Amino acid sequence: MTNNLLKGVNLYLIGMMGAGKSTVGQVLAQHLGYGFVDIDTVIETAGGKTITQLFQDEGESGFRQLETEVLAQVCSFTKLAIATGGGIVLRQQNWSYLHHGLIVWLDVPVEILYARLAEDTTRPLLQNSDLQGKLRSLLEQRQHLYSQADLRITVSEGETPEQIAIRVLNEIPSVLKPTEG
Ligand SMILES: Nc1ncnc2c1ncn2[C@@H]1O[C@H](COP(=O)(O)OP(=O)(O)O)[C@@H](O)[C@H]1O
Ligand SMILES: O=C(O)C1=C[C@@H](OP(=O)(O)O)[C@@H](O)[C@H](O)C1
Repeated sequence: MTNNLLKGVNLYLIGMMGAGKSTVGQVLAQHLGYGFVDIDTVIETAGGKTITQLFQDEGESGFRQLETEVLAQVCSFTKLAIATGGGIVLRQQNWSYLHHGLIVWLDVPVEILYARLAEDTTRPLLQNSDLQGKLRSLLEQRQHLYSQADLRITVSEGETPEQIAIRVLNEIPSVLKPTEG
């Protein structure tokens, strides 16, 4: 039903690191018969380096440039669920690409993010002794940007990726833009 209404329009998942953009994005793609793209994975493949190495070698600004370039390319395709990186919202230019599709914010409380990311070593911005404080300050800086999404899904403790994906699918019809309906 929802995939008929969507007419191939891409779904862009935004939100903090650890929010489940990649995990839920894959479930959404399966339900919709869409392809799935993880922008971080494309950046790593294109750059031939891990995100951590890219941050080390090119700095955050070099990474952000690659992120914008990959987003611009991904936008030219349709029928995709796209997991973005948590910082995609920082560049104004990226919003013009994101708005080609429907933007879904997975809004996850810091306590849940912390539990998921406590052992993580793959996210350079989180290699900090005060992980919870870092997550809080990033969310504070970015919340007003995430809230520009078309759809906000507030995730509760214990909700499975499948349950979250179903909630996204159920809410999509209420936010489809008139030209897409
Ligand atoms: N609904 C969920 N419940 C429990 N664990 C989850 C859920 N969604 C994601 N995770 C776990 O949290 C971690 C981060 O998820 P991921 O999809 O990589 O987040 P993101 O792409 O937003 O950074 C992974 O270990 C993943 O298995
Ligand atoms: O929030 C951020 O600035 C970042 C999030 C990461 O992606 P995930 O949100 O998939 O972890 C990755 O792009 C990079 O480490 C920077």
